[in-house]
Amino acid sequence: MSFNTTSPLAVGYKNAQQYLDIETFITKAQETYSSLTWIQLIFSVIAIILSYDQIMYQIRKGSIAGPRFKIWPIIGPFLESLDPKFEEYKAKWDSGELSCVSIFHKFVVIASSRDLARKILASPKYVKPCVVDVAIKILRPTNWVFLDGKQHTDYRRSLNGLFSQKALEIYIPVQEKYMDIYLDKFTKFDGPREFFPEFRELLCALSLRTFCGDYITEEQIALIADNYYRITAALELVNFPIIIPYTKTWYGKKIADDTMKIFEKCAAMAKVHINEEAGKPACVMDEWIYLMKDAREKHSEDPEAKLLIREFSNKEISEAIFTFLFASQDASSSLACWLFQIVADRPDVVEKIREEQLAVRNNDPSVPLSLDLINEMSYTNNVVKESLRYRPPVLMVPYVVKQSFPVTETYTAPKGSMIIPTLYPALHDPEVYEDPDTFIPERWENATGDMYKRNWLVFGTGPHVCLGKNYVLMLFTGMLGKFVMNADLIHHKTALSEEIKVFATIFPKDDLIMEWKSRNPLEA
Ligand code: HEM
Repeated sequence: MSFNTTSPLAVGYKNAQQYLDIETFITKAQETYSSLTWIQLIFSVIAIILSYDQIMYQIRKGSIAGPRFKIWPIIGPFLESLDPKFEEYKAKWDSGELSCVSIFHKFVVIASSRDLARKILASPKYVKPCVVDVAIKILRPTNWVFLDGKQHTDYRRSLNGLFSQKALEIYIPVQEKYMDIYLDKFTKFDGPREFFPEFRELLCALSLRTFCGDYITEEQIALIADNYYRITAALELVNFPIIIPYTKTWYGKKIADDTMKIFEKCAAMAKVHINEEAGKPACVMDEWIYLMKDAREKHSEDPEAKLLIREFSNKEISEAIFTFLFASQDASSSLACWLFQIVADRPDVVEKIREEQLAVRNNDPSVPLSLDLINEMSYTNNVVKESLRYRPPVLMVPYVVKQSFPVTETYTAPKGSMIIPTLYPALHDPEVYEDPDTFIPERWENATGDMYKRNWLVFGTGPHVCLGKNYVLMLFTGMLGKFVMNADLIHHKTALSEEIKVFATIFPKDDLIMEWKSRNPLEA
């Protein structure tokens, strides 16, 4: 709205000066009025947005635990989410079996009891895994991990054979070769050092050799191991919608693309080895191509037979293998850090592991690893299981609600909200695991149903349960036995050793300072 200064309001003033004064007054009034209107307008809009934000929060929150109001309007606890703290998570889980937070427009429901966590993970009708927006760009939208429902189940059926007991046995020789190389490297270090980066490199090398065998070169492994952290760093909760060159997300995507290109070439070489040279499978890629060939042959013998595996292109194989690396790298490095820290601090555990390792090898430490040998290492296996329970690498798994989800009789999670089943509380449930905050491998000797079944959520449950769960237990049991038998592990404790740092998974806050010394396994 504006005043018209030549309007009849100006008529009748006796002289020009008077006329000028009035004009100045009117201009000023006009400015004040129009600026007042804008300020009022802006304030009104802000008030409406803030009220809407608070009202929506109240409606979605319903009766579950959570801050009474959204304390930081709009952004919610966004700043805290940039630097997540284990103690803050724990306080949230303890606040109620269902609690909530709201960050920007995202409403997040957190389920902390065992039964609710299981219910959510096993409800594909209502939920599907939730990934941060940038993950779709980094892993590519065509990647199988983004499939849902039947398409996902069908795809997974083809992958299950890659982690069967029979397949796991095939991967052991290449894994043992690299365990020996790293054992030698670790025991030759000069004095103590941070083992967090060392374990990340070890796990990356072990995974890449298991997945790609000898098709991948040492230089390619070094390139991926050195740069993988850029992928984890790129996966922030909120990212800029487009990828700007030389930012974190740009580097993350570049490393992912370069890695997938390497995998594609490896898949082509594996196809030649299995299909044209009739070679034996020695790694995951070989096994995959072998299973495809086997299915083809069976199908040509009996066209009526139902195909369990279809043909996969090199690009599809490279994308899937990348998801294996992606899913395993952080979680396995986390397990390695806690497992070796805890064992190094417990001479009683070390003694029992060494005793068992010699016993299963009939006192001959040079006996190579095999699936049968690993299956005999029950105490060493219990140490790995207890480490996974005591310090579960994955604390929680974010899912998104596809349609309104009646989580309890009194609470329905709204469509579009994020729902996060937490795994840690079930694994520290005092009713199932006596003295849950103490590391007791012996508890697994007479494990009861719930310890294994209902509370054992380390690898999730339901249609998305971890594909690598048997692989992890086999690899770590064999590796822990070998390393403890052949080296003295010295942990240089600090005030932060027992504190938990959250970096995608969990790690000791001081990055684990250790020293390894070679030992004669036959020495008492
Ligand atoms: C200590 C190591 C590991 C831990 C604690 C772990 C834990 C998990 C958890 C909690 C999930 C989510 C399950 C759910 O939503 O119910 C998961 C999914 C998955 N994990 Fe693991 N994992 C580990 C290592 C591995 C390894 C070594 C591989 C591959 C060789 C792997 C492959 C996968 C895949 C592909 C998925 C997604 C499955 C799907 O969506 O169908 N993980 N893992």
